Amino acid sequence: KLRMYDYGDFLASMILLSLAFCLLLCVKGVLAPTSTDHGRSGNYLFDYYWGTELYPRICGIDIKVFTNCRFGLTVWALAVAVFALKSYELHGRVVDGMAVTAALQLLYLTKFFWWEAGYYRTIDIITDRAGFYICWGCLCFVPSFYTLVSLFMVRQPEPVGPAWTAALLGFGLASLAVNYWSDWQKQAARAADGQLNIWGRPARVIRAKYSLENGQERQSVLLASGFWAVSRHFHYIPELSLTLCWSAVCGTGCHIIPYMYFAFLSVLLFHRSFRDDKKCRDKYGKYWSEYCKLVPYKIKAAEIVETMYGILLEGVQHYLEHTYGAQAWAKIRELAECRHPTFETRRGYNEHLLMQLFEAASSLTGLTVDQLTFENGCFFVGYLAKYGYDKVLRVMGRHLRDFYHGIDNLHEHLRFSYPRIRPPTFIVADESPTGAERGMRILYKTRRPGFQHYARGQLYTIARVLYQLELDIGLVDSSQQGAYSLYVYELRFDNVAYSGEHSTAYRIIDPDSYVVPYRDFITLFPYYLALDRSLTRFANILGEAADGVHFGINFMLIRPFIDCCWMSQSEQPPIAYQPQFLKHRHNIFEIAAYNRTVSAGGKAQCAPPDRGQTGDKSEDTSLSRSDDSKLVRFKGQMIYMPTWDRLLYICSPRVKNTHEMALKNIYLNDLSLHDCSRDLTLAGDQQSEELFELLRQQQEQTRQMELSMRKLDRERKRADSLLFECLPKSVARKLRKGLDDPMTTIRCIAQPAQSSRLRNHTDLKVPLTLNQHS
Ligand SMILES: NC(=O)C1=CN([C@@H]2O[C@H](COP(=O)(O)OP(=O)(O)OC[C@H]3O[C@@H](n4cnc5c(N)ncnc54)[C@H](OP(=O)(O)O)[C@@H]3O)[C@@H](O)[C@H]2O)C=CC1
Ligand SMILES: CC(C)=CCC[C@@H](C)[C@H]1CC[C@H]2C3=CC=C4C[C@@H](O)CC[C@]4(C)[C@H]3CC[C@]12C
Repeated sequence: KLRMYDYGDFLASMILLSLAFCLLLCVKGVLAPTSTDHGRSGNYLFDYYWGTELYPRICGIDIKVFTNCRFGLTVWALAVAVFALKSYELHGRVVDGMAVTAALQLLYLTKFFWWEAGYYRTIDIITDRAGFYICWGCLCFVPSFYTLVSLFMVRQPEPVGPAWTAALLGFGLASLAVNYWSDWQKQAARAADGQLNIWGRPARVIRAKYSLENGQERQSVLLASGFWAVSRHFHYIPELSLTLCWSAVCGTGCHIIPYMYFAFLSVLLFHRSFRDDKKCRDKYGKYWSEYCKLVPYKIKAAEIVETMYGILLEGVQHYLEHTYGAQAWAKIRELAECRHPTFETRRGYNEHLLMQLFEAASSLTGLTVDQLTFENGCFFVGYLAKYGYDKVLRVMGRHLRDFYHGIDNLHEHLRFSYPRIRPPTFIVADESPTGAERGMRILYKTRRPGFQHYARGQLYTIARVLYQLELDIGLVDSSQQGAYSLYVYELRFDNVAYSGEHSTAYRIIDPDSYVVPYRDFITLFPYYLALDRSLTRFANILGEAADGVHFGINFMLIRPFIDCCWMSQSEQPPIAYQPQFLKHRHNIFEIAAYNRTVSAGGKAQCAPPDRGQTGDKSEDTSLSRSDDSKLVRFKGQMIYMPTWDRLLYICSPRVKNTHEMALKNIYLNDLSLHDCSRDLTLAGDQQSEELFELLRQQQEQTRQMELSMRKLDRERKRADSLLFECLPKSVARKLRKGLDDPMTTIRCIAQPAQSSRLRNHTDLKVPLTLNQHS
């Protein structure tokens, strides 16, 4: 007889021993701690529950490794095996349900031991002290509660049937594999320091810095690809589905016991996702926020397919069709599993589709993806003429350098036609007019990796077509910075238009002759901001310092994608790829104000409110940073004022229409008369109304068309079945495919012997007429 099945004695002894053991650990942590991480909270009960030491060792044995991994999980595995044997002892066989639950649990535990090193980095080991929660939990709770399903199954002689067995085993194994796979992806990313491919693409990682208690700086890789891009704790889903599979073998006969572990685990994992997030936020700070922006979901698997406008895909289609022919395009579409026969210019498509098409084209043409994307980049510049964009391109700048400086602004203008555009940033650095080094370097910063040669092709073609310059352009560097891919191009050309950084960039004003009265200034520019070198103080243009906090506290820089810092030549490496405010005076700056008060109250200025003066802190807190609908966005220019040694940001609020103005407490007379923001806002209103109406009409037409298509489809099916009912199958098939001459078919069916059923059928015309349609 299997004595261990009679668990009671064992558990009772374990409970008492563990309670005493936890007390011992509690005292040891205070009197004879092993590591520096120990201490008391001042509350005896809490100390007992939570523990007083993080990594206690007794006689050289690591207590948490022993309780969590060795004892708890070994007893769990043992219990599962013993219960299966007991079931055999009782019923003379192991029923399928018992076999499935035992197999899944034992495989799960084997997986754990295989992956054990990964467990040492989890909160159980790194954060939780060795107290009642962890130690009693692993010594008693795991052996008893985690094994309930198997215990319950011992007395179940009824098999679940082959279908359920196969389904639960199959789904359980798949869940186990996915759970392991996601744990593995994280471990592999760390082992390879982020230099690996995940799901066939270079892994997206964040290099998160953190400080140790002794102040030393360290870095970890946070993976944002594969399962770790779906959600931050996606692996909990397969963990739960596996548990459900090994519990569901007990059926649904109103039993609660077998599902108790599943319910407990759901709560535990949900809570754990918050605990782990907090741990990581405390550890990595802004890097964790960056990761959360990339992967916004905690557990829920959300479809986070990034989209791109159809115009880019249209460009690819036309390029491939134009270069390789319509048949090749059809083949490429098939290889890339692209279900769209054509693309709508302004519709959003899965952004991976573009690279899939290039990969397919590469396999068909033998050219590399880099070559193809370069060629397509070249082609696309000409293709834009179809939409009239060539006209804009032609007036972008007198010289090539002006064009390159203005690319970001061009993208900004496109926002009117493509409001959801996510353009990259192009930063011009290291310009020189003459000598061997003539030309410039351009930093291309994008959220879409893989487009480096596409952009290179565009830069090249712009020079050739618009400025008749033969450009020597090479990709000299690439790296990953958080969510962004960074590429550096070296462009060699006669950059005659460049005549030194200072001459065009800084307009030196004689302060005595050009003093503008403050009131006039704010009438002209009601929204402005003056920033000093540290960006931590704001001042109005009279120079009355308003002590503020860092720019980043009240404002969020939306465009360009640069760090919030003032450029200081001496501090920068020779090639200043670190983009800063001063370097970007050529770009449109877009910022969002977190605090609603900055725009409230008529002629508000963009400088942050003086907290001391307003005394209204509730305003601050009432608006969470993520409450985008209330964030006030500004768009404008950064001008360096050498006489004040300040950067002056002159801007206007960016509002789409009057509805948004009302929402954000902005009035038309707040906007300057000389800039075009009023007109655009009002135009936005009209346009949106018109567009809305057009869109509504189009939707209605699409709906009607879909209905008709469905009706047609039904009619076709009916006709087909009639056809096959009336005629011999071989004839019907021919007619259906339209292979035969209808006269031959008529002759054929007119022979009375061919179809006796046909003789009874009077409506001969139907199939013949329908054949024309099909
Ligand atoms: N059956 C059960 O009772 C339970 C089972 N589990 C299972 O145990 C396994 C471990 O889960 P869990 O303990 O929650 O720990 P995780 O595997 O989720 O690891 C969390 C830690 O991984 C690091 N990390 C977080 N995000 C990333 C990222 N994107 N890239 C790289 N590293 C990251 C952080 O640690 P760092 O400080 O190193 O950056 C974080 O604290 C899972 O398979 C889970 O399903 C978990 C809980 C209960
Ligand atoms: C109510 C009470 C006392 C709770 C017990 C808490 C602990 C016993 C559990 C908390 C987290 C659990 C585990 C985390 C991760 C694991 C990896 C997995 O692959 C195997 C199981 C386990 C080690 C699991 C074990 C129990 C906990 C430590």
